[in-house]
Amino acid sequence: MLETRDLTVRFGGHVAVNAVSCRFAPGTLTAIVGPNGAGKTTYFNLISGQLKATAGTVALNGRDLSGLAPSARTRAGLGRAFQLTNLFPHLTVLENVRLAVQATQEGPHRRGLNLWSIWSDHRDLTARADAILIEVALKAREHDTVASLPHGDQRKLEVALLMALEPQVFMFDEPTAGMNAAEAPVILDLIRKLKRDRSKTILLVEHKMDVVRELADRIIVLVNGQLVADGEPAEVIASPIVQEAYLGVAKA
Ligand SMILES: Nc1ncnc2c1ncn2[C@@H]1O[C@H](COP(=O)(O)OP(=O)(O)OP(=O)(O)O)[C@@H](O)[C@H]1O
Repeated sequence: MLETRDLTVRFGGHVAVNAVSCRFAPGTLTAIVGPNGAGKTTYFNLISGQLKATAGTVALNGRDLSGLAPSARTRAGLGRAFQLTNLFPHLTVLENVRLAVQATQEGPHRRGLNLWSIWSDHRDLTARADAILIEVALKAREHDTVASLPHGDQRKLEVALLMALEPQVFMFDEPTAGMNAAEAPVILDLIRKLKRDRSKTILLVEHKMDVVRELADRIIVLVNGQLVADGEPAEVIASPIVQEAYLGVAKA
């Protein structure tokens, strides 16, 4: 369970995220919606540690992560998509995924010079990397260098690297932004697949209401940094606060 308690950040006099308390359970995809400037990305930054909170806490399975740097939060199980700086453009797709898989393994391949273990670990790593490449439909591209991939495939690879880290929480901030009509469905399909794993918690900041309607099990709404609605998608979308504040529908 991921939990934020009274999570708050102030920029000068402006409270961008204001005492947001919320719990996110495994097996649930929660969409975070709200008008421009409502604090959605800032809330993500506070959870992933890119930004330090003025007050409040972030905890995963009861462990307080508030004092940790982003990399330590990733190791603790918080995976944020499209924030990775570790794509190696001149290595192949397979090499990139293998390195990510390797980075998550504790121990065995670092056991010193045991040729049998090196060979068998190598086989395990390759098998795991293979499975991920099949999952994200990049197997046909495995020997291409990252630099030669079209933009949409690079985004897919970023999701693949995140999957290799096996986080408990997947955070997507407008995952299809800047994608063309052919690329966007591929990323959405990956998120759909992730949803099938009921042990994962998924958070999605998304402006496109058709995407939210289709993917979300729950919607929370931020307005002026405050959590103003939380519930079933149909109910939240129909609520006056969303109709007015988010969809810009005038009061009847
Ligand atoms: N580092 C910062 N310094 C000062 N103000 C900031 C900083 N980051 C965000 N803000 C302000 O905090 C508020 C929330 O911004 P944020 O980007 O989180 O909104 P958002 O809901 O993600 O918006 P959008 O939907 O447009 O992406 C805005 O008023 C923004 O200008």
